[in-house]
Amino acid sequence: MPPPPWQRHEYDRTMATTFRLGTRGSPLALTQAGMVRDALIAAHGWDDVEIVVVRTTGDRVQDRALAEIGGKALWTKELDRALLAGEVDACVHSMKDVETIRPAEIAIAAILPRADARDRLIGAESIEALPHGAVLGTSSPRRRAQMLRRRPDLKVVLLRGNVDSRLGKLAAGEIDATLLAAAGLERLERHETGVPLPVETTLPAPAQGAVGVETLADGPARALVDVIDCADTHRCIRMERALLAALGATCHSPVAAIATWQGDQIHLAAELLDEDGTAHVGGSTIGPAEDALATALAADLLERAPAVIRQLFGG
Ligand SMILES: NCc1[nH]cc(CCC(=O)O)c1CC(=O)O
Repeated sequence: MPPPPWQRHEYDRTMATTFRLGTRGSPLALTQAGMVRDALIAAHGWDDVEIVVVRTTGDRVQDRALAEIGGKALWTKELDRALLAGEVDACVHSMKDVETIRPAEIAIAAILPRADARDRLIGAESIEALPHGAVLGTSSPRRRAQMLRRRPDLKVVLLRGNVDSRLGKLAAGEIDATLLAAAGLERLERHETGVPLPVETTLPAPAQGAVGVETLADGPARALVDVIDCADTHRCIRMERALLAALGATCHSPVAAIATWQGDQIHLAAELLDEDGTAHVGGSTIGPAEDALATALAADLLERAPAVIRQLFGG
C-alpha cells in the first residue's frame, strides 16, 4: 500500500504511488489528459500516470445557459477541490475554460504547445454561404456576437454538450451550423470537420487551443509538471489572461484575443463586442512579453469602447 498523500514528504517515482492526474470526463477532456499523461511519462520515464475523472457541475447541468448558473468555476471547482484535498496531484484543463482569477494555492504549472487556435465553421463553406436566417447553435457569447456582427440575419440558439453531441444536433437538423475550436476537433481525430476561419476575421477566444496543467503552488508536483511546460505558449496564454484580467472580463463577456510571437516580441490582438455584435472595438499592440503590454491594450480598448460594451466588462 502506498502511503497516504499526507504522509508523503516527497515524490519518489520508484515508490508504488502513481502520479494522479485529475480531469473532466468528456471525450475531449480525456484525450487531453492522455496527452499530458504521455508527456509526463516521456519526461520522467515513469511507468504510468493515473487518470482520475472528476465530475463537475458544468458536466451535470447541460440544459441551461452558463450565464444563468455561474461562470467558468462550474468546470474548475470540483477539480480544484480534488487538488486542494490531495486526491489528485495535478489537474488538466482547456486553458480557455480556466477563470482568470485562480485560488492562490493553485498554480498553472505547465501549458502544452498550442494547437490550431482557430474556430472552424461547420455546416457551410463560409460565413457568407450560410442561408438567410440560418440557425447557428453556440453557447459562446463571443461566437454569437462575432457571427451576428457579420450576419445579423442569423438565428443564434443555445447549444451545449460535448463536441460529439453538438455535431449530433447538427446532423439531426436541429441547427444549420455551429462553430467549434479546431484544436478540439483535431484532438478528437475529426480532421475533416468544418472549415477553419482565419484569425484575421474571426479572432478566437483567449487561450483557445492550449491545454494546461495545474498543481498546488507550493507542493512537489509543481516542479515535476513544469518539466513539460512550453514556455513560448505559456507566455502567450499569460498575455491573453492578463488582458482578460485587466478588462474585468468574465466568461459572459464577448471578447476575443490572441497573442503570437514576432521575433522576441509579442503581438497581441483583441476585440470586444456587445451581445448582439452591433457594437465592436478592436485593436492590437506589439512589444515585450510583459503583463503591462496586455494591460495597456485593455485600457485602450475600454477607452474607445462604446458604453454598451464597457458595461459588459468590470475592469
Ligand atoms: N468551452 C468548451 C471548450 N473548451 C476548449 C475547447 C476546445 C479545445 C481548446 O480550445 O483547446 C472547447 C470546445 C470548443 O470550443 O469547440
